[in-house]
Amino acid sequence: MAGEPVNVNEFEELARKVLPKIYYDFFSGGAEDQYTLKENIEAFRRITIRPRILVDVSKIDMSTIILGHRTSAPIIVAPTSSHQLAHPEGEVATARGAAACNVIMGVAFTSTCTMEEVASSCKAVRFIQTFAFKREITANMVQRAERNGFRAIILTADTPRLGRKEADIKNKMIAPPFKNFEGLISTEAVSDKGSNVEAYAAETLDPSFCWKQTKAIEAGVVAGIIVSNHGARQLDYTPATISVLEEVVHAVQGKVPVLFDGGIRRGTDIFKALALGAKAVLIGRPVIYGLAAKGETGVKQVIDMLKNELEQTMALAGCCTVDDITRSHVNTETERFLCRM
Ligand SMILES: Cc1cc2nc3c(=O)[nH]c(=O)nc-3n(C[C@H](O)[C@H](O)[C@H](O)COP(=O)(O)O)c2cc1C
Ligand SMILES: CCCCC(=O)C(=O)O
Repeated sequence: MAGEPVNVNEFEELARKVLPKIYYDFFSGGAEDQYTLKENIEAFRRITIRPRILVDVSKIDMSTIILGHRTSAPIIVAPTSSHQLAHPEGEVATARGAAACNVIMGVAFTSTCTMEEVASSCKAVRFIQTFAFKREITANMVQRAERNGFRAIILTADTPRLGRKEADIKNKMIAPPFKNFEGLISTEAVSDKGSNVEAYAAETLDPSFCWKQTKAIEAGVVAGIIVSNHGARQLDYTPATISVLEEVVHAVQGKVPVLFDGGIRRGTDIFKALALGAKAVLIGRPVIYGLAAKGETGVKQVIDMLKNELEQTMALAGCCTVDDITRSHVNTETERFLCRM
């Protein structure tokens, strides 16, 4: 690739060049056969856009309100772990990039900077992501989230144990110190066979956590739902997230906003997810690639690229606001050749 990257995929190329192979494999990889990893991307390609033309698109407004927070675009940085493996400034740089773009920053509890460091370094609206950890870890996380101004807790529900990423096993991937666990567990989790990221997970997760233990929905503590397959890193052969979004949106019946992630690489992808009912999308790997390539500046560039592409898509499709993007602006695979009377 010559010159500056012009799209998010070119940032992946840059990241691949600068990162040690073991870390690039960790960030880019998916579980087992990586069927779902490919599908998360491919399924977007099978959806087409039905533009409206001769619409006054002289002003495009991408802003939206997510859980009460106004943001510049329906984009959230997905919580992903281990940012210092991509760049020495880690999640602090990512959060600053998000703040510069006025989008929400999702922080993984398995971050390499602490929640406190991220909170004190930027003004981004921050959500903290947790797994079903053992109880003392969760209690500690909730207290620190309140103290440090995190505005929501994202509970990742698909991880009673960690998915098998075979590249990590082969590479004997070593997890970085996850500083949020300091004082809570031994941060030196080790395994002599394969990836020690799995050893870490096994030490901290509570695999017995299930519906019996939570009445969260009845109690009204679920403010939103994220349709996600964890970037295809957990159970392989689950469907592409974009192919199940609409089904979830129908089931939720507008009771809470439905957010979406998995495979967003273009503004057109964001447009398609919104048309199928998502309130906003989360972006995982592209942000990490931006961080790896250029630190905070790279994160900002990646988010700006996606925003610019969304703006362009909205203009060419005849949508001035995100609320103007409707179900009838896309054709899914099954609809492509149907005649709508
Ligand atoms: C390297 C990497 C680490 C991740 N770490 C976490 C994590 O710690 N917690 C979590 O809930 N999801 C994690 N995810 C999943 C992301 O939140 C998100 O669902 C996924 O990256 C979206 O797909 P995309 O990468 O195609 O945008 C991780 C994803 C990647 C790629
Ligand atoms: C113990 C770290 C978990 C990170 C994670 O969720 C992932 O790599 O997908």
